[in-house]
Amino acid sequence: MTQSITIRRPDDWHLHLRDGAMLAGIAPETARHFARAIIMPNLVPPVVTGSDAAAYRERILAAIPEGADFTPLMTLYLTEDTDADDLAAAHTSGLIKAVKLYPAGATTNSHSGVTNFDKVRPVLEKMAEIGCPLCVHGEVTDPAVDIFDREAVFIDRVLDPIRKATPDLRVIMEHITTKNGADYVREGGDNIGATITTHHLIINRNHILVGGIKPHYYCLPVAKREEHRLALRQAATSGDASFFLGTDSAPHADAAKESACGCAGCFTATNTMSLLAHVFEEDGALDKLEAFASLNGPKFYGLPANESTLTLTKTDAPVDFPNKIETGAGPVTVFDPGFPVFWTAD
Ligand SMILES: NC(=O)N[C@@H](CC(=O)O)C(=O)O
Ligand SMILES: [Zn+2]
Ligand SMILES: [Zn+2]
Repeated sequence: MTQSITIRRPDDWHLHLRDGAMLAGIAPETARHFARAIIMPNLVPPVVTGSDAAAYRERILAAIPEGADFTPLMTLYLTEDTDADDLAAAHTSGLIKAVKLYPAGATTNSHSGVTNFDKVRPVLEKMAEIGCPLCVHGEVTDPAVDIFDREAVFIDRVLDPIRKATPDLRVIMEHITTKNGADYVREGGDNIGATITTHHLIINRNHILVGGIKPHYYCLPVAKREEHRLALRQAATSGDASFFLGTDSAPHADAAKESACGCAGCFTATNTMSLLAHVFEEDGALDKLEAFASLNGPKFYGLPANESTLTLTKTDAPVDFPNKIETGAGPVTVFDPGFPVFWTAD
């Protein structure tokens, strides 16, 4: 008997679509399965104003294949110079759904981010007042802090103080990678949620470093010890409404990954839904996949779940995903889970 499961169409609550030839090459990979995605604003230069977001949205819509039902949900990149009134106008009009906080220097294209968190306090207060959520890249950049501890330290030094000072601010801790992050969000009440990526459910730090360095598994926050991966699996498959899918699919051309100073980011848009079916089946939690991928995110953002559906079907033979997506900006390697996957998505 063929095993299949039909869920409401999923959304991706953390996605990098880039721009130009890369955008054109990879946008169809997301639009195939996902109805909506929160579009990260870390372009060069970043998406800082409402008018930047409106223009970027048009470029995205132009890159979506004809007939695809996909809506980009735009965000602004928070800087120390962000204009609270421009932000509020962009949120009130419905143009943006969230604002993204990058600690300066924490990740790809984050140099325009925030160094002094006190400087953005008035903007955060405005966001709390108008109900605009803050998406957070949760890592400190203090060189004295070990890279594997940067998420846990961020919670204590930055995130918790911000939330105590502005308790009405709704916060999404993006791409959590630790048990500390999962526990903090689970116990944090209704105003905090977290996205979890597909790859952090699959790899731990050994996958990056054992048997030769694997640049395509390098992303930020970097994958941690196995106990943390297991804590993320538990959170994602629990059905807890605080946790939802944000793939953080982050394409870089292979030449930029396979380099002496390789870029951070895993590209999973192509096979994410099949991989999630595998992961949730392995944990005996296929009945929780819809909550994680299609229900909890819209609920947190105050949006309706999608009416259309996606069907995941178990196959007899492993699915043959492309190794690379060819784009005008060069080939992009698709995330390899390291095991055969027997699920298709349509
Ligand atoms: N996750 C990553 O490793 N990279 C992202 C940036 C980010 O989400 O931190 C990117 O834009 O490439
Ligand atoms: Zn990030
Ligand atoms: Zn990201």
